[in-house]
Amino acid sequence: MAATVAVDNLNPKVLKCEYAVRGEIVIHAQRLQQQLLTQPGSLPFDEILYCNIGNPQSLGQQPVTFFREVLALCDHPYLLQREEIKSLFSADSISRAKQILASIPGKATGAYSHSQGIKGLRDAIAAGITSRDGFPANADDIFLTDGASPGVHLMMQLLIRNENDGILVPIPQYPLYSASIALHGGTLVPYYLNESTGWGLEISDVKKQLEDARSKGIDVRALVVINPGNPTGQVLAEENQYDIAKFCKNEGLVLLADEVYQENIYVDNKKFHSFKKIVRSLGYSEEDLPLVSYQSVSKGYYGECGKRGGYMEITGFSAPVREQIYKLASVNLCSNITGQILASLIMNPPKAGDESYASYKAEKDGIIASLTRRAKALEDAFNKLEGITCNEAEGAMYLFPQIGLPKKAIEAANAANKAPDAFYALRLLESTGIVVVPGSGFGQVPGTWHFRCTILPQEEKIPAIISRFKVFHEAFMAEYRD
Ligand SMILES: Cc1ncc(COP(=O)(O)O)c(CN[C@@H]2CONC2=O)c1O
Repeated sequence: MAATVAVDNLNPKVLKCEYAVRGEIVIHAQRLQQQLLTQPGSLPFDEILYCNIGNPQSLGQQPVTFFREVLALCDHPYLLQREEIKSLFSADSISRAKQILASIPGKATGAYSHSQGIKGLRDAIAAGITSRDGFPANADDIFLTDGASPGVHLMMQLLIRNENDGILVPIPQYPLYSASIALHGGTLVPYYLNESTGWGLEISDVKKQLEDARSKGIDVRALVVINPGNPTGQVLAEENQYDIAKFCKNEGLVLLADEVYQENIYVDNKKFHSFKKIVRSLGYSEEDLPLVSYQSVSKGYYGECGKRGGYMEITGFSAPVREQIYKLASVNLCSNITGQILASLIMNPPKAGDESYASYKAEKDGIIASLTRRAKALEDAFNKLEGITCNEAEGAMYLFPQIGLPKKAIEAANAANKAPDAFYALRLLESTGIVVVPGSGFGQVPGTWHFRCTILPQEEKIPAIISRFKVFHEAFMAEYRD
């Protein structure tokens, strides 16, 4: 008998889960891309410009040479025996590769590792965290993961028992969180970021949401903070961070600190402070506050999304709970070794005096400077468009402008059975080939409409994107003017 798998007999948690970053707009874009291949000239544009996903290297960003030299040598150790290697790779890449291989049992990147990741790499990451924060980090607190995503799923799996367990999540949020909470059968407890204050968060608002959830019988387990923010691009003020840490301690919440954009800071008046540093600066010890800090090789100036590297640093959990976390990690055996090596490299890049330092720093500074220029150019362009207001992208990789849509446009969207910002994004795609993600995919204050656009297309393409956007937007607003 044929298997009777149908949508109506699948896990309802899967059906409830959504992930807009690769949702309907992107799927439609891929169809149009196929049409451009099979029917050139059939659309009013000649290429699709993917501004929907923080995937720098898919849009031309080059990987950092030092990181790739080390990865290549680790994956093919035979090269290290060849004399000519010295004319192809830097001395510090060669020595770093040797050092890493020596820390891998069997010197084999093709072997399973410890379920938390290779100890020598975790030592290097702990040293990098210690140097970044000025407070000690411990290799045993680090779990290397295939990007930050699996680490988020692991903590949701650990904390959520049923729909009465809630997780405080910022709105707008990166939809990994809403998707993971749905998949694990929990309840998302929203706290709204304040667009008028540059996406800051007011602890009083968070407390109100917490108390409201508790009054409904929800056991709120944790608070998620994304800093720098996705999709909102703000960098939290240090004072705000202290408030958040104190709030979580006072309310008995696990603090889940998503810090994957910690190297993406574009403004001089903000600095990245890890929540580990904030918590320790408050004098909180392990017993005071359970904290999970996430890092990834997908962002920063490295943008190595496809290598699937990252870690979660867990502190403030009891030994029996840590054993459960380890057990969960061990079910998947280990994360991929390339990602593990890369995670250790981004936390321990070349230092002044190393042979690769000058070229490494030039590559890093060049990428960050270009991202800064692109963010500013797009932000200024959006703010010049009728009905659009766009907060400054202080960090991360996105702009999240609000669009004041005319009533007629909203009526047309409703008639098409689409959220107004999804209607706008679809029309933008069909007119220009530009792919953005509707704000409804991230959550927003009811009655407001946004879209998220990355700052990632190569710099030479930004003027064309801006002019295409302008032409489309002016025509759209004219078509639906009240
Ligand atoms: C805030 C945040 N956390 C975690 C992740 C997961 O990254 P990795 O699993 O690759 O480490 C992303 C990815 N950013 C998505 C992917 O690209 N655009 C986005 O909004 C993210 O933006």
